[in-house]
Amino acid sequence: RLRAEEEQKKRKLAGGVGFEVMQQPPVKLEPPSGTRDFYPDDYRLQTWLFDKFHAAARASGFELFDAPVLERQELYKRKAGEEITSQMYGFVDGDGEEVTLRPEMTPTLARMALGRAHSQILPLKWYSIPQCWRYEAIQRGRKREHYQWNVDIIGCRSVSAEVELLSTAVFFFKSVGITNADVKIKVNSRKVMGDVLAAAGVPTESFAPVCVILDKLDKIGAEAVEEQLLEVAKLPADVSKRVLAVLACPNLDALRTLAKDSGVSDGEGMKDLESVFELANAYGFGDWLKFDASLVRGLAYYTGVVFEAFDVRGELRAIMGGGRYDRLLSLYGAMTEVPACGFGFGDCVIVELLKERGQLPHLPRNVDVVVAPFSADMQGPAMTVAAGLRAGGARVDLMLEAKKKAGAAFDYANRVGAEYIAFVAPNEFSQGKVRFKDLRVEDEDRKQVDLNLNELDRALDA
Ligand SMILES: OCc1cccc(Br)n1
Repeated sequence: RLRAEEEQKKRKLAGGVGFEVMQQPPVKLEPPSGTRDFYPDDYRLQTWLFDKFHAAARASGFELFDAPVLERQELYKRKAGEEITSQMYGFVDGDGEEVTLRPEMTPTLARMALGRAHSQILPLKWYSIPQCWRYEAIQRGRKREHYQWNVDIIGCRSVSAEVELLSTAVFFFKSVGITNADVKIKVNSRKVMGDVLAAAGVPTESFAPVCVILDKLDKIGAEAVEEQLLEVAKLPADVSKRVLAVLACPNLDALRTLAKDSGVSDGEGMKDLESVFELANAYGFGDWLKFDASLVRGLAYYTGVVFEAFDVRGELRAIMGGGRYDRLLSLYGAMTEVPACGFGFGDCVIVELLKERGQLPHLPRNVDVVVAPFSADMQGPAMTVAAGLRAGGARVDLMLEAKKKAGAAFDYANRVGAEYIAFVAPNEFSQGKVRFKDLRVEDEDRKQVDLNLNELDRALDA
């Protein structure tokens, strides 16, 4: 009760009106479990982040696309034991369609590329910032939604596509003040492990489930992974050990040696990796990359290079992850294999990282001008002034009710972060004038400008 009274007093002081809410309101006021409201004060940060995503994608010539958050479940029916497909936020709709809130964007991108296959000129460089969903048991207390910046290139077989994606991610990191002292990007290729499995006679359909199991290594440890390789992926014991040995390689040379010992010629995987590091150096961000033979990523459809951005201090979950998925489009109906690669970049871990580094931007509420009618019968003229200022490009917050005291108008202007306040009073207005006060300076230095309305444009330019 005291807090409510305190809040009410603050609101009255600020010239605004609040309202009281029942102790037990008839509707729940918090958002559904695992989801977030973004109040205006929160959304200014989200807008700032998305603007950085847009700017980084635009700098590299990517085109923005979007699609419904609702998708058919068939798009995600992959039998590889992935968490993302086992946690679909799915339901059967009124038409009897099995649909779901999308758990990721890549399948939608593939569907859309195939939907216009005859008219698309490759390579496609598309990006989007979709909200993606998962249904997790509440006790996990984890989020059920996040916004994930997706950047993809469809139609380029060369690893220059992966390097372009990495360049776009590094561009973003630099744009928010993150350096390679804060974040590095692990790079690996699934091809080497794929070759080792093939050389050991493991059927290709085991490749994806094996990758999904290997991706759990950090979480469940080598023993449990080995057990799943044997029990779930049905790998022979010696092959399981060899696959884990691949993941334990400390560097590219060791991986090359092990590949040779496993009867795998110096295949594409090694060449891809060497090219990625060489091209990244040419691009100027080679010092952001780190080869990591244990990196697999958890999505079944990756077929080649995979990468993951992580915080160097190792305190946070992965910041971004991606890779090549050359077989997804043919899985959905392409007559030939269509090369593709992309990454997903969530909106949460990056904010945690920036917060931890004290690098979140200060984003106060602000407008250029508050227009304050001197009295109720000056509301119309105040609207005339607001329209004129807006036509001149100003962001104008028009007070919708005159305040009895000028002080309340100043309080309102301060609360909305106005740089100027324009009082619209009868006598000045009858002379075609409006009284502007510059709120960015202290009282004594305040220049009082009686502004002639027809000088408005010139003054705004000034
Ligand atoms: O990255 C896995 C994932 C998918 C959908 C929603 C959320 Br939160 N997390």
